[in-house]
Amino acid sequence: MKKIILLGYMGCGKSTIAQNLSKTTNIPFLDLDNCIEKKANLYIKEIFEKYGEIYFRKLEHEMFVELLQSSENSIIGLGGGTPCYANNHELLKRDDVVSIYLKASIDTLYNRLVYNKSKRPLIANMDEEEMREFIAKHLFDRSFYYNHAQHKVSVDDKTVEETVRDILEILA
Ligand SMILES: Nc1ncnc2c1ncn2[C@@H]1O[C@H](COP(=O)(O)OP(=O)(O)O)[C@@H](O)[C@H]1O
Ligand SMILES: O=C(O)C1=C[C@@H](OP(=O)(O)O)[C@@H](O)[C@H](O)C1
Ligand SMILES: [Mg+2]
Repeated sequence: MKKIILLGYMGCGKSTIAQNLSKTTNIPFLDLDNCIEKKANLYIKEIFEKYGEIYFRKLEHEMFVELLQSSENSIIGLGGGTPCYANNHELLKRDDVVSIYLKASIDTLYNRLVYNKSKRPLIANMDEEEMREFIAKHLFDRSFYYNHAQHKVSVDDKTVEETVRDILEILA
């Protein structure tokens, strides 16, 4: 059974696109962050505040491995940092996985995140200028890991429906 894995930087649309792709395909959808929140009974922000990022990365790795172990077909939306820790990027190459990098430009990410940062502890307290600078550097550092995906879809200037269509072409 195949897992369809969506990855990419915060705000590229992993959670939104995974949910919409699920509606179109009738394949169940799981958001890695939601699964972690349910298991820990805490919001991501609270896990960062109470236990720190390193502990979050441990939970994230364990949950990613757990989701991959199930025999069900599923669409999995990762967190933005998932491929960049604990050698998770190596799991993107597995035969039972279709991994897709939703690639967005700095401008797209900035425009989507500037009003949607409060639940994202890495950027929640940044002012606008600081955030733009951070996204640019961080995206550059993380691209190495994102580029381990089997497929890449550019999401700039596309509607949700257009991105879903591009993914369906990959899956066809
Ligand atoms: N074309 C689009 N595709 C995906 N998300 C979009 C699009 N246009 C606007 N958005 C918004 O951008 C945000 C993307 O956030 P989210 O899906 O949580 O991304 P991620 O899970 O990658 O961090 C959402 O608020 C969504 O409504
Ligand atoms: O990029 C990251 O390191 C993170 C991205 C978040 O997920 P989204 O990419 O869905 O916002 C969430 O996992 C956590 O706040 C850390
Ligand atoms: Mg998400």
